[in-house]
Amino acid sequence: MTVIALLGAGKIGEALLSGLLKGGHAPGDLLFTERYEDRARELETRYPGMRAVTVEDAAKRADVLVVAVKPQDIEPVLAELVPLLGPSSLVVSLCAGLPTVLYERSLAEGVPVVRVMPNTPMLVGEAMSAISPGRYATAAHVAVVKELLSHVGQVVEVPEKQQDAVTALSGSGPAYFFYLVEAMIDAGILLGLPRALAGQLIIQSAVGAAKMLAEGEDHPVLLREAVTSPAGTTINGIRELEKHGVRAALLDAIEAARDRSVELGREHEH
Ligand SMILES: NC(=O)C1=CN([C@@H]2O[C@H](COP(=O)(O)OP(=O)(O)OC[C@H]3O[C@@H](n4cnc5c(N)ncnc54)[C@H](O)[C@@H]3O)[C@@H](O)[C@H]2O)C=CC1
Ligand SMILES: O=C(O)[C@@H]1CCC=N1
Repeated sequence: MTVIALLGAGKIGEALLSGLLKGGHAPGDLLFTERYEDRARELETRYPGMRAVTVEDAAKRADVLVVAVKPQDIEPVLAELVPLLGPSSLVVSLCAGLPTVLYERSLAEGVPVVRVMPNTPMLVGEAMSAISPGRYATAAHVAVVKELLSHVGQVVEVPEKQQDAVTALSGSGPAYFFYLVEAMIDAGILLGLPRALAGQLIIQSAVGAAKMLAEGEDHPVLLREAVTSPAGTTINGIRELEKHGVRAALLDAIEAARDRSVELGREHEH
């Protein structure tokens, strides 16, 4: 089985490890490094068999090294990796904004790097991951990464220049859905419903709507129109959404997230 070492086991790292375990990956073939001792122990307890290791061990034993630290923390990780990696290694970066060329400039000549933008629904095997090979990554490297990620959700390959947009759409996207759900549950409270009931009503509506979309029932516009009866209730709500510029707010929000991804990449240009 492919041995995977995660460098930085925070939120997205844990989502990947947990998703791979659920997908049948042996815990002994999942290694991780972690800056904080407490966090390392927490994960070892939560996922018996999985072990925190040193970066040297990770580089020696793993077929794939997955970098999952914050983009701001990348420099020390690269410095540690420089003496440990060569062209037979495979580096996968999950870091928002960081281009493959950043790794290629720092690491030894020929180290293959694949940039990936996943999202947290990986925890439940429903990730959307977009992958882009760097200069030294071959079709075989891409195939390894695709296979790995296919155990935790869907995978698409995109040109690297689209990764900042992808980050804003599917990387951050779950947060925007959670935000909408949170606001809609609050609306239930405003209307006097108990929180648990409001939560059940909205979450199941979200699951049902997502399933209709995922199963390709129809275009989202037609699905919305089917809910919107003439002189009915829904159109009154839609008028308010339009009045408050919700569509424009979403366009601006996603554009701002894209811009931040570009900026994170630029912060590491020397
Ligand atoms: N959270 C999300 O939904 C997504 C995050 N990402 C990317 O994943 C990366 C991690 O994000 P999160 O998991 O949200 O952040 P996080 O802060 O939860 O996790 C980062 C982890 O790396 C550890 N760390 C930092 N430096 C280290 C080092 N030198 N050696 C070992 N461990 C180290 C930290 O202690 C922390 O546990 C970021 O680059 C982010 O852009 C990508 C897609 C989605
Ligand atoms: O907010 C962030 O920077 C990360 C990248 C995409 C989702 N979470």
